[in-house]
Amino acid sequence: MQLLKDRIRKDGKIKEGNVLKVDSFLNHQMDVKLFQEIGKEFKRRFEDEEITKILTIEASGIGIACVAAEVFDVPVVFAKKTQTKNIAGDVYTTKVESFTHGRVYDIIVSREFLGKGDKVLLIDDFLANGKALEGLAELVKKSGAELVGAGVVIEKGFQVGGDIIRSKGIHLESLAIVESMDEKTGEVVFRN
Ligand SMILES: O=P(O)(O)OC[C@H]1O[C@H](OP(=O)(O)OP(=O)(O)O)[C@H](O)[C@@H]1O
Ligand SMILES: O=c1[nH]c(=O)c2nc[nH]c2[nH]1
Repeated sequence: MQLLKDRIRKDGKIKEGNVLKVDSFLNHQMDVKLFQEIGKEFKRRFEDEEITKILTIEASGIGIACVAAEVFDVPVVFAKKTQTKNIAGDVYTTKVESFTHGRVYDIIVSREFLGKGDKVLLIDDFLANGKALEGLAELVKKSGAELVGAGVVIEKGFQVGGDIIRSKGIHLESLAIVESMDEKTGEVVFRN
């Protein structure tokens, strides 16, 4: 998606530890007009699929998933990283190691909002080591719903997540795949 690649080149900052900082438009301050274009692009890429629900994970996936959900005209559910009293008990749960927090979370989704008959599209802002998408796919499996595919805004292609998700046979669409990035020069190279 050229608009997105141009924006990453213009406003992205490369930090140590394989971190691409895009918090001026994607995952802290959010450019909702860009999100709308991203939502339409996901819709175009999953045009032939029947989707009844979008599933994401807090925190950074939520904004983008909400805008995409409006384009798909389906509800969005997010997996929570912290236990809360009001949904304790009837939940699907699995473990996810957070890329930026450096710790493992027991993520949870209420059984009320995911189950047999749902056709689920996973949406997230980043794909790095694949832990978040693997965790979400596991929740879908536990729920008996059907996993239709996964859409991510930025895949860091030099990390293992993309290969892991594709090797599981999951239909993965990444709107920008970063092949390499250089902390010293600030250069970002995209796949294709
Ligand atoms: O492919 P992975 O290695 O799982 O990396 C991708 C995940 O990392 C980030 O979440 P993180 O928990 O780091 O931060 P957040 O709370 O801001 O979403 C991002 O939002 C993705 O969910
Ligand atoms: O802002 C972010 N930049 C990244 O490089 C990244 N990888 C996973 N999650 C991420 N979030």
